[in-house]
Amino acid sequence: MTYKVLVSDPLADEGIEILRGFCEVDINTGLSEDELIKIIGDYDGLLVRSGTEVTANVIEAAAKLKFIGRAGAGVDNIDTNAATQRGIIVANAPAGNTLAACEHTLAMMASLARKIPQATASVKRGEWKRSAFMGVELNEKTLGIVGFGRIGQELARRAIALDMKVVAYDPYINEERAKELGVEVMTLDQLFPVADFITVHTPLIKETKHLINKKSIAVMKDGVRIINCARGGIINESDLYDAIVAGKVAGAALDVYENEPPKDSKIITLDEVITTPHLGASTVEAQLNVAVSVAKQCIEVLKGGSAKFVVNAPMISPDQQDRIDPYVKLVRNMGSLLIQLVEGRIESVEIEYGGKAAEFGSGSKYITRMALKGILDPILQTPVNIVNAELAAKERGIRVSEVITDKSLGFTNLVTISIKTDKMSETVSGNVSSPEKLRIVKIGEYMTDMTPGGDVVISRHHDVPGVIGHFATIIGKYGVNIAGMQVGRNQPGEEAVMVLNVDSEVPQEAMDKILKIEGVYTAKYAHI
Ligand SMILES: NC(=O)c1ccc[n+]([C@@H]2O[C@H](COP(=O)([O-])OP(=O)(O)OC[C@H]3O[C@@H](n4cnc5c(N)ncnc54)[C@H](O)[C@@H]3O)[C@@H](O)[C@H]2O)c1
Ligand SMILES: O=C(O)[C@H](O)COP(=O)(O)O
Repeated sequence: MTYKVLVSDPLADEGIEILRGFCEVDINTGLSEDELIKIIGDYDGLLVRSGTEVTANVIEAAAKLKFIGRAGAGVDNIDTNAATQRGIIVANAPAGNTLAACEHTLAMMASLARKIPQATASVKRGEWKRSAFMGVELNEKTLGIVGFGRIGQELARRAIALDMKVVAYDPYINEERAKELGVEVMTLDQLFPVADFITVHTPLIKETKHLINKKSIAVMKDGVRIINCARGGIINESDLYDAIVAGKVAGAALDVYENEPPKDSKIITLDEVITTPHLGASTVEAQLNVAVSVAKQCIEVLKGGSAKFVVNAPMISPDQQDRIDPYVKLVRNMGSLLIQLVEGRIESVEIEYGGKAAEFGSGSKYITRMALKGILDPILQTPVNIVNAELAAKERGIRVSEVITDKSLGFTNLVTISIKTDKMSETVSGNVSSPEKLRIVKIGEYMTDMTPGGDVVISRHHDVPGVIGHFATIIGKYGVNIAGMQVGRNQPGEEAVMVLNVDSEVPQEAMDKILKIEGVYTAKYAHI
């Protein structure tokens, strides 16, 4: 099968070459939403930067789309919720442009301090106004970094090397890391009044929208300088404009804007404001990094695998991936078996991790989603995957819970999936004794040793002579060969569970006859 990928923003050649080694690639940049909607239905993958708005309408029209790759960090131009709903993997290249954005911020800070862009323009106009461009030094000034992630931290190291004092605010800050770097951690209320330069490095989210506004500017130092190389919208441009005009803020350096391009924005008209057209990531090195990263991730996903930096699914490391792969296979099959055993509307799914399986940490979220895939795939129209599994369950009112326990019935690890419907409950437990040896070890109350795959009949019956013989006779009459049989019971003469591995599908007519055998309470054929 030949896959088709659309590249709708400028991407470095190295990434395109990698893609072309695997699939057809069309490069079509500068498309409007309507133009994109018209063509997106043909594509399996879409690679963008910040120039393409991947809206819910685009995603709705993208019938074949499996992957959206962002050659960069911010995914605010992609409707990730709409993508999640459709099971489309969205991935970015978060670290590929960190240094580029950090160095751009430094360049903007120095230019702002020394009015380099204004002075350049003046000289080019034929002027020689040395006193008009008096600057300030960075040395011993306090830099306030809001958002101490990848870029914020790289910037801190460099600013400290310039003998600046660095203070930072981030609600999720790694205090240890900040201390190592020599950065003082502060609240926003503490940071605003002490910083000579304030630079923002957060994503644009509800909590950071207009984080710098009239109120916050009011408590800042007089003559503060403000830099935004993160996202337009973190700063309220109109409030910043007023504060510069009023002389409260000495100047601002902006790489990003509330609207891009900022055609009608009055802020860019001010002499005190220096600007670049969203160039933070625009270095040869960064563009190569991000293009290669998303191209490789796209290929992995189209091959049926996962991507390294998925933004709409739980992240797991490559090491963890190897460890959890056998469990993923086991729980998918257990889920598939369970959904064939139960009747009624599913109310809840509980997944219990016991013994060594309790040590997966964040990996359990991944396994849980794959169990949900096993359960939901057979009953839903839209394919369920690592991205939309939890949402698909939630949309159907299914409560999903994870339980971590040290109990494992004597197995080194044990994963138990329990489904409750409005009619019944059923539970299946499985164990991985080696990556190749996956077993279902318990069904309901009964121990078993079943390979989770193939065709199987599972019954609950009264443990009296004749029932199993009768059962086997019916199956034989329909030409179905029995490959293996196990019976589990707690007490002789009471209820027993039988797992019958068969070599082919058992016709419904045979199952109806089996259900009429005296002493058979339930009998289900399942293909896993
Ligand atoms: N101008 C450009 O071309 C360019 C290039 C690269 C990245 N960026 C943007 O820069 C920003 C930072 O990128 P990064 O790679 O450092 O991201 P990151 O995820 O490594 O760091 C973001 C940090 O913001 C913090 N944060 C979240 N909510 C916050 C809040 N309410 N207040 C303060 N901090 C908060 C997070 O805890 C995190 O540490 C992003 O918006 C990204 O899109 C812009
Ligand atoms: O979030 C990012 O990675 C930057 O904003 C870069 O955007 P760009 O890839 O459009 O230059």
